[in-house]
This record gives sequence, C-alpha cells and structure tokens, in this order.
Amino acid sequence: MKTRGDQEAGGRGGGSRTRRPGKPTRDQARNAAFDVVRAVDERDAYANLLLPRLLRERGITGRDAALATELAYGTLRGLGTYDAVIEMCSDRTPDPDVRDALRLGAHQLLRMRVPPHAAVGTTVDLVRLRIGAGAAKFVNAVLRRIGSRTIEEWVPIVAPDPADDPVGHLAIAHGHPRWIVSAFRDALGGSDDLADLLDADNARPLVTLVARPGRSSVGELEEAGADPARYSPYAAYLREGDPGQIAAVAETRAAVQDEASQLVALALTRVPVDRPADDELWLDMCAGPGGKAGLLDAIATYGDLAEPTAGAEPGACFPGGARLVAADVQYHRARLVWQTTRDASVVTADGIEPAWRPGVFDRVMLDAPCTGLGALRRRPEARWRRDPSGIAELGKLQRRLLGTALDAVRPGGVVAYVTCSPHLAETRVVVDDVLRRRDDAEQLDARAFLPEVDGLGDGPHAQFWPHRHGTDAMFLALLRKRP
Ligand SMILES: C[S@@+](CC[C@H](N)C(=O)[O-])C[C@H]1O[C@@H](n2cnc3c(N)ncnc32)[C@H](O)[C@@H]1O
Repeated sequence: MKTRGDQEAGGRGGGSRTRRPGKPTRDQARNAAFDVVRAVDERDAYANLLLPRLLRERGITGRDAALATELAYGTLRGLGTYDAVIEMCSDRTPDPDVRDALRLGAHQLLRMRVPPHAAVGTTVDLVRLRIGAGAAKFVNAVLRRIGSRTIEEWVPIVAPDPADDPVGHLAIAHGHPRWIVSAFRDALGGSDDLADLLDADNARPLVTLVARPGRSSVGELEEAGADPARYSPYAAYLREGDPGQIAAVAETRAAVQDEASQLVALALTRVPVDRPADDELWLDMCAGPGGKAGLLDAIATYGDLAEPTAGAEPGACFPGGARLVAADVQYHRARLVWQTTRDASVVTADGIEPAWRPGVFDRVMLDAPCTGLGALRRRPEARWRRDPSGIAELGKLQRRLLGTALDAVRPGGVVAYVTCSPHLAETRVVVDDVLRRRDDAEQLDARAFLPEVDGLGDGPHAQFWPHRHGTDAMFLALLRKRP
C-alpha cells in the first residue's frame, strides 16, 4: 500500500505552498464543505450551525447547497472509517488540513456516486489552491489508492475481524466510536439490529414538527406542506422546505420537535393522578430550551385534544386546566422556555436546590442533562466529540435530580425521567439506583401509556430507537410516588 515515492510528494514536502483560507474556488460546494470540515476539526465548530451560514453568505443554493451538505455532513459522520483507510494508504501522518481534504475525497470515492476521476480531480484542485502544490501531489497519490477499492472491499482490510471483535468491526464499518457501539449494544440487550441502528444514525433525520394543541393543528401543518406523522397525534413530517417559513412555527404555535420528545411528554400527561385536572400543578424541572415545556404548556392549558388512541385507558386524554411551572438552572435557557411557552410560569432555578416546596406537584417532567447519544444523527460530528469520561459525573447529577423530582411530587403524583440517550448508565441504572434507596416510589410500565408505539423494549421503561421508530433514542421511565 505504501510506497517510498509518496514520501517526497507527501504532506508539506517542498514546492510552492500557499495557504489562503476561505479563498473561493469555482467549486463552491466543495470549498464550503472543506471550510466546514476544517472548522469542526480546528476550532470545534458545530457543522449544523456553520454550514447554513456559509451557504447563505456565499449565495450557494439548490443542487450546490445539497452537494455541500452531503459532502460536509457525510465526511464528518464517516471520519473513523475514512481515517482508517487513509492511514492504510499514506506513508506518513498528513497535516490536519491535508487530512481533512483526504477525508472529503474519501467520502466522495467510497460513499457518494461521484465518478472517481471527478472525486480525485476536484479534491486535488482544492488542495492545490487552498494548501499548496506539494500537498496536492500527495493527495492525488493517496486518493488514487483509496479509489482502487470500494468501501465493501476496504472494510475487511481496515476493520478487525467480526468474529474476533464484533464491536471493533462495527465501529469501523459504520463510522462510530467503539465505546458508543458498545453502549448501544448493551442498551439493545442482545437484539440483532445493532448494525441497523448504526446505519440509522448515519442517515439524516426527517424534520418533524409539533402542532401545539389549542394553538395549531396537524391540519394547519399539512396545508403548509407537511405529512401527518406515524405515532404522535401532534406531529407532522416536513420532507422539504424551511420550517421557519411556516406561519405556525414562526409564531411559536408549532415548532420543530422530534416525535419521541412529543410522546414522552404526552405519556406523562396520560397517567391518572386522582385529582381534578384544573387543580393540577405540573413542573418541568430541566426545561431549557423548552421543547417539551412548549407541548406540556399547551396540553396543561387546553388539554390533550387528539382523538383517543386505540388501546388507551378510557379518560386518558388530559382535559386541560392545569398550571405548569418550567425551570432551568441557566438563565439564558430559561429565557428560551419563556419565549416558547405562553401560560407557564418560568423560573431560573436549580433542580437540586429546589425553589419550590416538596410534595406540591402532580406531574414532574425531568428531562435530565445527558450525553445526548440518542441524537447523534442530528449533529454529524457529535459522536467524535463525546467521550465516556463524563458519564460518571452526569450520573451523579441525574441521580440527585431524580431524587429531588420525586421529592417535588405529592403522594400519588408521577415523575417522568427522560434522557436523550439510551446509555444504560444514564437510564435504567439511574432509575434502579434511586428506587433502591427509597421506598416511597414505584416504577409504572411506561409502555402502557404509549399504546400506539410498539418495539419499546421489555419494560417497564420505554426506549425509542432511530432504526425502529424513526425518532431519537429517547428513554422514558414513569415513577409514581406511593400514596
Ligand atoms: C436535556 S436538556 C432539557 C431539554 C428540554 N426539556 C427540551 O425538551 O427542550 C437539560 C436541561 O437541564 C438543564 N439543567 C442542568 N442542570 C440542571 C439543574 N441542576 N437544575 C435545573 N436544570 C438543569 C440544562 O441547562 C438543560 O437546559
């Protein structure tokens, strides 16, 4: 694979080298994608924030914008796989900017339908202009080697043998860090769809909208071009177009919200709590930026206006008239909640040093701070930024917050413990630990409050999955304070 001749052509070696970051090339899409990949690598930029800005500023639209997006996001998702192939095809460690260009070229060669001569030629042109002639020669040589095989041929060469190391193999084959593959395998609990999950994580999620009841309707979103969703009675899928252009979204009567986020909030409102609805007091304890609070606020006020779902308990639709308090420890996030909700009382408050008296709430939503491993498909680079070292610290915070959430509900009241992560150390282990230490709470079968959704696991909690439900991998446990 590696030849000595490449050594001279490689990396920084000699030749005229000009570095002109941001200098436009005629290939605007590749230029923008390169800038995004560089910014993510060099200064921890967020691709999903930077790319739309670059496209706007440079007037890149239509097919070019779609190409830039696929190039940047696909390259970032597949970094682990591409780096393994690049290493096999290079005789030296490329400088960071050269490596980013190689990653971009590798993505085109291995996962896009770009003809090989175009993938190599355009990447070499970009490197010549942006980095230098010596680097361009090196990139040309490495990309030609990469293009000599398909991704299916490369994987068995660069990945561990699946028989010896199935997790290591999947990590390289599906572009995920090994520790995340291992955490997903544990959370799936022996089912054989781990590769499907990793594939789903590599696909761009559908834009899902929520029509907040009493303020908007799925019908209104359908008129704006969305399709009714699979599970949530308040959700609609927007297959194309900018959600910000929809009047209901612009007026915060509707919003972009993953379907599982809607369903976990809805499940909390469906648990009977044996108190007149208009006496009920609800708390969203970690509410920022306000997605779930926006839906809870509307249901608390107007009620669950959807047709009762087949299999739902009679009277399971909340009739409305309750009050919601929404809290977040960060002032700027509490402000976002205030902008999203209409009737809720919003406070900046620390859930572990409660600003409220114990035992006053009927329903508490605890959407706990977590690793966010369940939403990796939303941020292409996120999987490479996370590391497992924070999980123990987060676990301590999650346990304390769940303890104070249980303290906050009155006997007979209910707590929804939610994470946007399927990692067992953030989900079942936290719930089991907290319940083991106290005898005033019990776990309900959360699946019973989501009769419209199957495949949520063995219970009593409910675990959503991107490959099964098309949602984020959201976890829900429902805990009742014993009367
Ligand atoms: C997963 S996010 C919540 C997302 C939100 N429920 C939604 O649907 O938009 C977790 C939130 O918890 C907040 N948080 C972290 N520690 C907290 C604490 N001790 N008390 C209250 N909020 C906290 C964070 O600021 C963050 O906004």
